[in-house]
Amino acid sequence: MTSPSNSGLRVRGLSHAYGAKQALDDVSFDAEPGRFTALLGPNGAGKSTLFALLTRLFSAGTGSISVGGHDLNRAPRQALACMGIVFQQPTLDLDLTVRQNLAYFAALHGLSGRAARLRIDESLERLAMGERASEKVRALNGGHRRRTELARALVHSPRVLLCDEPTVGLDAASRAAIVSHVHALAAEGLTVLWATHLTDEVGPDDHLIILHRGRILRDGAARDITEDGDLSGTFLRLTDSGETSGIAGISREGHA
Ligand SMILES: Nc1ncnc2c1ncn2[C@@H]1O[C@H](COP(=O)(O)OP(=O)(O)OP(=O)(O)O)[C@@H](O)[C@H]1O
Repeated sequence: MTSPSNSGLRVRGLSHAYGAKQALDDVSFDAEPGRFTALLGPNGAGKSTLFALLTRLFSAGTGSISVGGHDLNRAPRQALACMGIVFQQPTLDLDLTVRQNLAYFAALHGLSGRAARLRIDESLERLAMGERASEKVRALNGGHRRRTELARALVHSPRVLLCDEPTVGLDAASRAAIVSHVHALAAEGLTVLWATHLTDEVGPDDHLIILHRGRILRDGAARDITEDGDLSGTFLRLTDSGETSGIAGISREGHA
């Protein structure tokens, strides 16, 4: 059984080094159901390393990760089944239709027949992609391709959606549409962890984690972290100054 308090994503004491390079240093945070959690960090902050650990591409040397109440090390199959993932690099098959891309993924998750069709339709509708189900991915613009990947990530009804900078390379309108869709998914109860280096993708009501040089500088409500109503300025000040500690004194949600 999973209690509501641990049904999202829980990370404790996570570290990772590439040789002598410490990419993540004792990272702990929670991402909760029904909330859009933005993981904001400049290039090299450690976002992709964190995602590689969350998705088990790398195994964690130290620390623990729990997804939907399942420990990623002890119960990897259950933990991974709770996750939907959109990686930074697109992974769609361009010569298949939107629906075929989702159907293939549904089959990998053991869904077939009517159940698969229903889940595919529902996932596409949630991303306003239902009308494009029969189009080849190659014919879609960048924004619609990313929406297809998001729909695909939802096809097995995950509890936790991980997105690693999914708006990179998109124009402003496509970015805004995707950010808005994913906020709506969070509002429906999904746990969302959204990595980005763009402050305009973070809303004042979002949960915000600022990562820099492998360490968490801030963790709390975006509106509480933002100084003078200017998140972009706050982010620049924090990361330009090279602050790597000093969480005390500002909003930080407690960890068990
Ligand atoms: N394979 C590797 N070998 C050595 N160092 C690495 C390797 N991969 C990443 N790093 C270093 O680890 C740190 C974290 O990198 P990571 O890619 O996780 O950051 P990021 O926040 O995802 O950055 P970006 O936004 O540029 O993708 C950086 O200093 C990077 O140079």
